[in-house]
Amino acid sequence: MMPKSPYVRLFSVLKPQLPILSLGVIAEIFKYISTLWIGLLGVDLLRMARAGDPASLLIPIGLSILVLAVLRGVSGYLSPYLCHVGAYRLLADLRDQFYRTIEPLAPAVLMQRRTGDIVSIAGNNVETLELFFAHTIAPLVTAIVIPVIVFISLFLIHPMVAGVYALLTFCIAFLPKLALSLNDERGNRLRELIGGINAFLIDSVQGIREILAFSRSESRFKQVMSLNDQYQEEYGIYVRKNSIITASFILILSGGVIVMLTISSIFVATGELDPLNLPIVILFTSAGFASMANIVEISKQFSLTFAGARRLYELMDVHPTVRESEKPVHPESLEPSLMVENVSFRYSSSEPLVLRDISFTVPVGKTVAIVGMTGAGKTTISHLIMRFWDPVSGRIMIGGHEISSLQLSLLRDTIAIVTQDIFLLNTSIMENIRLGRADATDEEVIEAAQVARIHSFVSALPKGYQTLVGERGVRLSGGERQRIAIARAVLKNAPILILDEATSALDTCTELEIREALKELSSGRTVLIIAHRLSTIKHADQILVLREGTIVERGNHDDLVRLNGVYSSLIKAQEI
Ligand SMILES: Nc1ncnc2c1ncn2[C@@H]1O[C@H](COP(=O)(O)OP(=O)(O)OP(=O)(O)O)[C@@H](O)[C@H]1O
Repeated sequence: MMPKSPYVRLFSVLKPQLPILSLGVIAEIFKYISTLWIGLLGVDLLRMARAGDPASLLIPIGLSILVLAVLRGVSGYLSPYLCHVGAYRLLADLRDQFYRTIEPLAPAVLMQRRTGDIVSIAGNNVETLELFFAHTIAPLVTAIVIPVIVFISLFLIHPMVAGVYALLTFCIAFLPKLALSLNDERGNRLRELIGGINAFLIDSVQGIREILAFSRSESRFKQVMSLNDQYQEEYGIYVRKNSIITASFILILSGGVIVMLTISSIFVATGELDPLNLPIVILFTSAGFASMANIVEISKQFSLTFAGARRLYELMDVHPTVRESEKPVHPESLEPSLMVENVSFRYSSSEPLVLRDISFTVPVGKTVAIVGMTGAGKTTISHLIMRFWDPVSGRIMIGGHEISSLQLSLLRDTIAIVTQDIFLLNTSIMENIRLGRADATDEEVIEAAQVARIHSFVSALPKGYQTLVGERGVRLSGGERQRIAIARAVLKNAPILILDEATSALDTCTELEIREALKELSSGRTVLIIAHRLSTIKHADQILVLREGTIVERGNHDDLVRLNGVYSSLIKAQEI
């Protein structure tokens, strides 16, 4: 099925806020109607004065004008208020929908996109839709309803006057379309450029250490200036084209009022029109044009707004590479045994296989280690077990169930993983460890920290467990971050444990301590260790040696040393 255009989709999300937005629209229309009404009452006063009617009628008409003026003020307040309340609720819904949709895309799809670009879509692009929800819907409906009322009223006064008004209205109605077609492509380009600038800036801030260390500040600065220049140039063209719309509108508007006045005056002169209808024609025509002025003004932003919506929906429409099973199995208990059977995998169809026909099992409570040269595919195996990606062929089973048939949450609850690339949230140490299990008490967090040998370090900090770790944990050393990650895994207490280079950032002394702790943690659990340091996996029940995506040797430490192959040469290399 063809995806719907962003315009249609923006209208379709309005539904939940339709009542409040409709009230906003009614208030906006009433504002115009009350203006017309006041004008009509004013003309009535003139007519009565001319006919010499009794002055007693002045009071009720004067009071009506007063009441209408107050109501006009109230509707002038209510219309933007209600539209903004509706708009901000819709933006909140949209953000919620956005995060829910992109969650299953992680990390397979999101890793291919720049963070700044995603931030720009979730932030700026969603925010610009406020213009559509709060400032477009009410003016759009008003710009249709009021000209129709004006046309009917003018038609009752004189059909020819109404005809000329309809012609002018038609020309004005064409302007929003012109605004969109003049800048449609440019809107996309501007959104892309701003996404690119955001991505570049975020990249520069995150990589500031490397940029300074390699004296790249000047060249990064030049790059950002060049992106900025491109943006300014495009924006200049965008503004120039929009000015054409403003100029056309002013031309039609001023010319239109003069034309209407001239035509009406001619009819007055020929006696076809009562002179008292002249102010009515001018009043109605001006109100009709004014009701369209907002939409013409806003239409200049349409290309940017719709480009934002297009980019938002483009990301939301990406099919997750890993999908939740439609009919997941719900085993009463899941035996923590792991089986990888003939698994092959590539990160994208244009890339070569990074894993070829991998098979191994990790029985309940046993430890299997994967070793191999860098880039051999060790971490990729852990990605597949966690279902961050799915294999191209072959299958992975836990407790006899294919992992694709299990609920993702069950699968991920069954496994605790400590990766080489540890991400700490910018919050306290306590909360970072608690990520392992949301309902853990402070005491349980501290116990986990003790097992991970981080407790004494944390306790010595002035704010202890409430110390903030900084963005991405920058205030902690690599080894400290790694121990926090281990504490998280301890707290999670999952039956399957994946340790991917889990002790790589530790000094030899701490590593020995941690190894003891991990041994304690591993007992009774099914463990998969991915390691560079062979000293950490000597005691594994089975060791798999991976080279270029294929298992080339398997056995325990002694078997592999005796084999005198790849493993034994790795051992020798590390002894040096
Ligand atoms: N997200 C990705 N997209 C494309 N290719 C990737 C991605 N992640 C890893 N690769 C490639 O897949 C191959 C295996 O990578 P993997 O990280 O599994 O190796 P590894 O054995 O764990 O290496 P190391 O010991 O250096 O961590 C490498 O060639 C790597 O470049």
